[in-house]
Amino acid sequence: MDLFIINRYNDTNDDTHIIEQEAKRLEQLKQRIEERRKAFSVKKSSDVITLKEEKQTEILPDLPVSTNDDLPTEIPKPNTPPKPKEKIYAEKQKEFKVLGSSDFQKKSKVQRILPYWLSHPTVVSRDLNELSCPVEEQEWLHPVIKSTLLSEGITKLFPVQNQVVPFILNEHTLPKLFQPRDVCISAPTGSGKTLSFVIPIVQLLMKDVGCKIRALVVLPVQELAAQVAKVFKKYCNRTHLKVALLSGSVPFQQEQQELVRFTESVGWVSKVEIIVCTAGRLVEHLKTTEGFNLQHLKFLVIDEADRIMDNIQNDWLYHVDHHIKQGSELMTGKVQSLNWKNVSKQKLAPQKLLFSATLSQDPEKLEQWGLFQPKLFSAATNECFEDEDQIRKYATPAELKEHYVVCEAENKPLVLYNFLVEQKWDKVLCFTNAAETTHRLTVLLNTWACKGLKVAELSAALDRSMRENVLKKFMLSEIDVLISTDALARGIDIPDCNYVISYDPPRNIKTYIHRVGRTGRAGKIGKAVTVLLPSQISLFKDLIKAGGKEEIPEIKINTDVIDRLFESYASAMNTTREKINSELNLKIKNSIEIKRSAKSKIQKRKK
Ligand SMILES: Nc1ncnc2c1ncn2[C@@H]1O[C@H](COP(=O)(O)OP(=O)(O)OP(=O)(O)O)[C@@H](O)[C@H]1O
Repeated sequence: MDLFIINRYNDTNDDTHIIEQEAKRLEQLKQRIEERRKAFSVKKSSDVITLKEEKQTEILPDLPVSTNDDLPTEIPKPNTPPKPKEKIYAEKQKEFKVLGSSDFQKKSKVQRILPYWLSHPTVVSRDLNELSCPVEEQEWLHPVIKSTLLSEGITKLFPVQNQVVPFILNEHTLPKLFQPRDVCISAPTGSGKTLSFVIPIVQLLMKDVGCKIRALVVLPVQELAAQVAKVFKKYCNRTHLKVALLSGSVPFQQEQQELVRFTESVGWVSKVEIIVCTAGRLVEHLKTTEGFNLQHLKFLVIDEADRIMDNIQNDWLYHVDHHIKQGSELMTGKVQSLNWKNVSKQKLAPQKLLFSATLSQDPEKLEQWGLFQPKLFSAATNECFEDEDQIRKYATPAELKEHYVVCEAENKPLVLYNFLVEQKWDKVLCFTNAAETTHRLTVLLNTWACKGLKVAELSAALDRSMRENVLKKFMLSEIDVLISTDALARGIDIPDCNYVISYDPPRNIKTYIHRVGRTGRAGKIGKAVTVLLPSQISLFKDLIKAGGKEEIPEIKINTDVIDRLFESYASAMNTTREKINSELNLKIKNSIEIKRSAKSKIQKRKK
């Protein structure tokens, strides 16, 4: 601070006093500069000595001279060897870190440690042919359930059912106060996951009296919801339990009428015990249907949980949670005193049951479900979990044979034709990546194969009733080949679908697993083929590897086959083009007419 002079006004101030003071300061500064210069030159000479001793050869170019007044103004002599680069860096690094320095070491990789329940699942066998669990002999199965199973032709339980059903039943034998553990099931496609939640739910709810909603099953799409509701209805047939389907397949008011009724004495009462729904429709009912009450929910089932998790529609989980907690002391803020009576009155949260063939075993993703002491059943073996990458790997049915075939883009229809017509593959489900491709391919095959082959299409371009109709026909074998987008890739159970062809390769491993899983179901043999362009081979192999699968064999197509089919293909292609063009023209005509009539209506109204 003594470098600064503060001039204050006072009567006694005169110029001579100020000049004296300034001279004194200048003297002091000069003295300090001299001291520093001496200290600096001493340090320099000692550095030169050490340098000589170490016989350093590398020298730095001349250091720039500081012009700062505080530093010595003397320039180092040119013959004085400057400090070595490393030494300067080392000195500087003591003061601060130099970014980009080679001394920075890579951080050691953080080892992923899975929670115990994820790293130690109960392993479920994939073998559906050597079954050891006859329905008749299972004492834990209710006679009504047994007889329904037998009437459906199910004499032995599949491994996933054999393990999951008793576990769920057992969790509900605990005293009322104990919350049952939540369950996650990751088992291959077609391994019977649906019955592994339908059986315990129906059996446990059979004992309950009073009609209240006790089980809620959420699915990602309408078709799947309809399929699961059908299974529930079958198994509830000989019980007092009733099932409602809320998926938008019937008008909203009709769903409301099937769901609740109003009574003078008690008010709103539920008409059903089990609800099977899509997430979007569920939220609509939670918001608008009077008397829709989930306060007594015992089971919350999320089928195809990974798909639902990836696309949480309308924040449905939050709405369900909020609805269930309504009226509980957490929401009202009235916390009662802790005693046996109050504790035993406490409502338990519903048991969550999560199912999928590609259930993510990533703890961060599973976190959002808020699972209570979860238990995992998985078809992946225990050793797999020691490998950290195994977290993404999935199992496919043992009876499924997978292949791929490589051809140029223009030859893809020819390869398909060869499989369908020449090799006579029947009951084929063929996947494309776009509704437009689905339509073109259907028109082409119907033109080309004439009456030899019945080909139909299914995509979002069709309305719901048309989609239902096509699917029904395919199930009844009235259609030989169904060309579809990924709308049909998940969960749909088509008995006796013998072949799956991916005309366009799947975009990710999960889609691949679900597509190929439409065949080779319930222990039956199935064959899946993916058609690839030469440029897609390596990407496809990476995708397969990422899914934990070994390399799959290639089917070679003889070039003679392509040459032989080319002529008929060319003429079929011309007809297809004409048909599609005329369809397009018709569509344009229709839309113009609709617009015109709408305009004239508006003009009439204005007049
Ligand atoms: N124990 C059994 N014995 C014989 N068939 C069975 C048995 N359990 C289920 N099935 C049949 O197996 C087929 C596939 O079952 P399900 O649809 O439940 O499979 P999934 O595991 O849910 O498949 P995805 O993952 O594709 O949805 C169904 O047709 C079903 O009727």
